Amino acid sequence: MAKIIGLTGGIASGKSTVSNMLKTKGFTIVDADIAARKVVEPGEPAYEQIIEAFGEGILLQDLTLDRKKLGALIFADEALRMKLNSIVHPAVRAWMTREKDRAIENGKKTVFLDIPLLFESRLTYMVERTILVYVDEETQLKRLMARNGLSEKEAQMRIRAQMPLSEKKALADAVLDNNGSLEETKQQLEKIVSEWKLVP
Ligand SMILES: Nc1ncnc2c1ncn2[C@@H]1O[C@H](COP(=O)(O)OP(=O)(O)OP(=O)(O)O)[C@@H](O)[C@H]1O
Repeated sequence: MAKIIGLTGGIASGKSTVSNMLKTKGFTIVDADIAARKVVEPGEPAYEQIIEAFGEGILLQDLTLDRKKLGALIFADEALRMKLNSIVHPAVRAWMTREKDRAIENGKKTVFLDIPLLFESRLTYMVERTILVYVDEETQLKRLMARNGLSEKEAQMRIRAQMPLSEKKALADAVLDNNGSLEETKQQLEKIVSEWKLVP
């Protein structure tokens, strides 16, 4: 039986960093952010549904979705946000399940699902165990400001819009403390991989 592990964290907490470490070890990662882009590509059912709901004004000249416009629309309107989520979320779940099943058919023994909103979206039923990539707020703020070139205030707002990592800590099966060096993070990851007997 293949093992399905959820990988989550918060904005700039180090999910991609850990995900890359896992890939280097030969593990398969199914990424929710990639799924969210794929399912709204022209021709996909969710793409058609979004045009039906939001009109063709939501398209760019090349007929792809105008993500900026869509983002601004749903930011200002809760009902529209829920409408968009009701289209995109099921499609993302189906895409991830398909990719996971494909990996298992290809003989993979462990599949990681990288889902930023694993807890908020109540998707833990999709995985057997969860790993949280954790940083304290100070580190998170510093790294987010540096990576995205944001002011302290802007970075603070993005962090506060999410469930605090301290709350997620209580929900995760394993907490990977990413406040230290990359080497320290790698060592903790190796410990989890060996304790949980995870093989690619
Ligand atoms: N242990 C570390 N030491 C120093 N810098 C780190 C460490 N881990 C991650 N970073 C840096 O912090 C930033 C955030 O990391 P990363 O992009 O992996 O986070 P993420 O959780 O995938 O973010 P998001 O979900 O916002 O895309 C990046 O610039 C990354 O290079």
